[in-house]
Amino acid sequence: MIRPTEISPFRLGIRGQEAVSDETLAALFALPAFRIVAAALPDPLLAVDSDENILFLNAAMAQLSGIPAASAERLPLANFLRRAGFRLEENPEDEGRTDGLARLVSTADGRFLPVQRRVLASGELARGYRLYIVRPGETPVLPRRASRAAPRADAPELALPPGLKEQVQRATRAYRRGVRILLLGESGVGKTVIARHVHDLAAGKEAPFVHVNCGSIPETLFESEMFGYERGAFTGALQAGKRGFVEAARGGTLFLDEVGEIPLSSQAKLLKFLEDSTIQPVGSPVSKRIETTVITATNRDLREMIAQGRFREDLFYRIATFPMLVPSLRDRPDKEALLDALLAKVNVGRQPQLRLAPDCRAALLAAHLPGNVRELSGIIDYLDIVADEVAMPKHLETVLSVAGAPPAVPFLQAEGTTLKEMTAVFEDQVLRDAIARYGSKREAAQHLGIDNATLIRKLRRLPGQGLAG
Ligand SMILES: Nc1ncnc2c1ncn2[C@@H]1O[C@H](COP(=O)(O)OP(=O)(O)OP(=O)(O)O)[C@@H](O)[C@H]1O
Repeated sequence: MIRPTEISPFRLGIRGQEAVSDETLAALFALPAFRIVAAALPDPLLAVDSDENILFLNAAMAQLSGIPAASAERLPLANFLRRAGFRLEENPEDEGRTDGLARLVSTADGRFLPVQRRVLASGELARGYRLYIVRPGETPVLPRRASRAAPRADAPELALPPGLKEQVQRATRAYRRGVRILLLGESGVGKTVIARHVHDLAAGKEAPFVHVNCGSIPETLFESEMFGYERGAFTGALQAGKRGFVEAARGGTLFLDEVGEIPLSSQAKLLKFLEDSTIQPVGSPVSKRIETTVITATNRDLREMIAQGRFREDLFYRIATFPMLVPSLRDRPDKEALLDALLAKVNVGRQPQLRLAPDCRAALLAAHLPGNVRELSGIIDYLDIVADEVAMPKHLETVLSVAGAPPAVPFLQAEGTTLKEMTAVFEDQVLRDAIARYGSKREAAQHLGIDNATLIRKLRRLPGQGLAG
């Protein structure tokens, strides 16, 4: 089998050249032959240019990140990583290496994947072209560090309204005592971000944070995905068996997102784990004890679901020791501070810094955004791409759905926008509109005639609005 390293662009004719221009590299990645081979590689692969803009990503990387190739190309690497929920981290197993080649990418669901970073042009590492190749099959066991990593200097603080800030502090104390937190609020308000924040503060960034989207696990796979299985447990099972999400979260956080979507039969299995902290992988005769802190989140009214017999009351009391409501964007008094925080995020390493013209800022603050902070964040990402230094109202025309107005077909006048991009943005708007109208993703999926997992996958692929969002 061809290994990715064997088809590095060095082999495609650049080897030996002292300096490779942006144009040469771009031409290389545009070569049909290169694209065909790289696209078919089983290992996720991503190439960036000297300005850390994405030149190319293959299908495996698109699948791993949930971001389609057409949307990702030309995106700044930092944006791509953020949208995919990836972080590039130094590999502690390779401490002491000075060439900076060994890195890890940690994914939103808490996996750590080794990355080979190849410098495609000679010259300083920081200015070279790089090819990132992820090898999911070779997941290393990460040593836990004694001391907590210092917060990254370039990571802006999480923007929270005053009341919520105190709630988060209390939740952090609750977490440290092993109390289970239930985050309530509409889709896109920041429940996941808050769960991760509490985890970082209470458990430390190095501890595993396993994000499980309960709505996307088919009922028949719930047990094996959650608790794992032994080798040969069922037809189609991996030879070596598989660790479940619970075990992957050992020593850290198991974040059960969309907990209201868990079918009743699976709720009973989850309840058992929450009661005795033990799991029994499918096909295994023995049970294991797993210490992990569970945080849950939902945009459903669980009490109403209990009254309707769709959610177990005993499970509710097991997960809701510390319930916390995250307000929707329209109810937040700190919209301006939030906007600035989102702007600060895209401005990390950006030259020139992106600013908002006063009327653009006013339009954003007044906008009706049913997708909440996720939608606002997607718009800022879009402005990051289309505006050089000052974002003007004209930049918003195609992405903002004005309060009360039906969703407009976007991008009709946008130059240089492909049909695929327009379709993706339109689809995104339809999905968000349906979620806002029907109150939950499951209901929205039913009305749209797609299954819940497809809707969630599409939303993850398009975390915000806009060209690449
Ligand atoms: N306080 C915040 N500061 C900066 N960015 C935020 C904040 N809250 C949310 N975001 C951004 O909004 C997006 C959506 O947030 P998040 O995924 O946490 O929402 P959620 O409530 O968990 O949504 P869902 O219910 O659909 O899973 C994220 O991409 C995140 O970057």
